[in-house]
Amino acid sequence: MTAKLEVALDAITLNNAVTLISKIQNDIDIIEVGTPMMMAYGMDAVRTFVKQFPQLEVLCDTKIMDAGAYEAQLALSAGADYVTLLALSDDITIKEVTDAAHNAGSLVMVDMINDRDPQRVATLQAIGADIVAVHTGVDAQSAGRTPLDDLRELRPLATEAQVAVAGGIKADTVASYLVDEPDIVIVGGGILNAKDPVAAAAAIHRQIIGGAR
Ligand SMILES: O=C([C@H](O)CO)[C@H](O)[C@H](O)COP(=O)(O)O
Repeated sequence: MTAKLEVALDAITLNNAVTLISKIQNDIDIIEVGTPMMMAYGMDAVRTFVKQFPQLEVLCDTKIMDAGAYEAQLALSAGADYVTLLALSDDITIKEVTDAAHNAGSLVMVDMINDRDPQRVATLQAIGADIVAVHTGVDAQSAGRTPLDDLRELRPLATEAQVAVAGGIKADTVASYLVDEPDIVIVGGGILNAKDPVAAAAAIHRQIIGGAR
């Protein structure tokens, strides 16, 4: 199966993001309204992408930690195909968000940022989480960390859930991640901050297609 490419729209204006997506839409599968963009524009950002790019999926990186059903519903009502929450959340919250997403015909991605406990993957799967995301945050990246070892360790444990990977992935490093066959590759700065974002998206997409399993 070919991995999906998700572009994370974090530090970019909504107008510039729409322009960028219109140029790279054939190279991506999922538009991520990044947490910073959600803070800046709220659910209008989700509505904008759902309306303007109906052929692509939209993920809202809500990073929910509590008040699961209520917060998930905000993004789901705006049309998000995926919502995210933190693996560190209470199991009750994980269940609430999962149920809310499934009732809306959407999926839930659980972000393992700062939580590498392998036992957690089994619990998340038992609750019904659709996707487990291995993630090295932007701040941790500045200390030289990458999600590569976490992906290698957690990939075999995800027997039911899909696996996503995020954290500083770029055109010249994506190949090393594809070895472990993630279902979703998430790229933010590797496209947005590239000298040529359109070329970077195309280069990453080419490698994903080339590495299809
Ligand atoms: O989720 C993210 C981060 O926590 C900021 O909200 C990023 O979208 C994610 O890390 C992908 O971005 P890059 O690491 O720049 O590829």
